[in-house]
Amino acid sequence: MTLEERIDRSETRVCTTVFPFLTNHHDTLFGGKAMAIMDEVSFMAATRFCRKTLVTVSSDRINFEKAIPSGSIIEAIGRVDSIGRTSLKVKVEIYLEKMYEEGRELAIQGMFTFVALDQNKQPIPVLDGLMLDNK
Ligand SMILES: CC(=O)SCCNC(=O)CCNC(=O)[C@H](O)C(C)(C)COP(=O)(O)OP(=O)(O)OC[C@H]1O[C@@H](n2cnc3c(N)ncnc32)[C@H](O)[C@@H]1OP(=O)(O)O
Repeated sequence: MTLEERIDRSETRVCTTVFPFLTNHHDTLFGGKAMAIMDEVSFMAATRFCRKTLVTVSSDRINFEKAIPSGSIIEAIGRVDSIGRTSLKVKVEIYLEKMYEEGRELAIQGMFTFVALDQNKQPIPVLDGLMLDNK
C-alpha cells in the first residue's frame, strides 16, 4: 500500500444530528462540543492511519465559519494531512446539512496534531513498521 492509499483508507467520517444536548443559548452547536467531535474524528483517522498509541498534542486555528442550528445534520471528516517523525497532523472539516434541503456547506475546519507513544509514553516514529510501497 502507498502512503496516499493509507491516507485514503484511514479517512474517517462521523455524522450526527445536532440535538439540544449539543447546543448553546443561541440554539446552535456549542463550539466546545464541535471541538470534541473534531478531536475524536481526527484521533480515529490518525489511529487508523498508523495503528499506534496516540495523544493529542495540539489543535491549530479552528475556524467557525458558519453557525450550525439545532436540528441540523453534521458530518465531520478527518484526513491525515502531513506526517512528521513522531507526530502527524489531521485536517478536520465539519459540514452542515439542513434536514429537509439538498446540499451541504463547510461550517467549521481545523487541524489536530497527534504524537505516537510507546509503552513508556515516549514519542516513537509514526511510520515505523507500516510496510509502505514507494509507488
Ligand atoms: C487521545 C487523547 O485524548 S490524549 C489526551 C490529551 N493529550 C495529552 O495528554 C498529551 C500530553 N502531552 C504529552 O504527553 C507530551 O507533550 C508529548 C508526549 C505528546 C510530547 O512530548 P514532547 O516532550 O513535546 O515530545 P517531543 O519534543 O519529542 O515532540 C514530539 C513530537 O511532537 C511535536 N510537538 C510537540 N509539541 C507540539 C505542539 N505544541 N504542537 C505541534 N507539535 C508538537 C514535535 O514537533 C515532535 O514532532 P516530530 O517528531 O514529528 O518532529
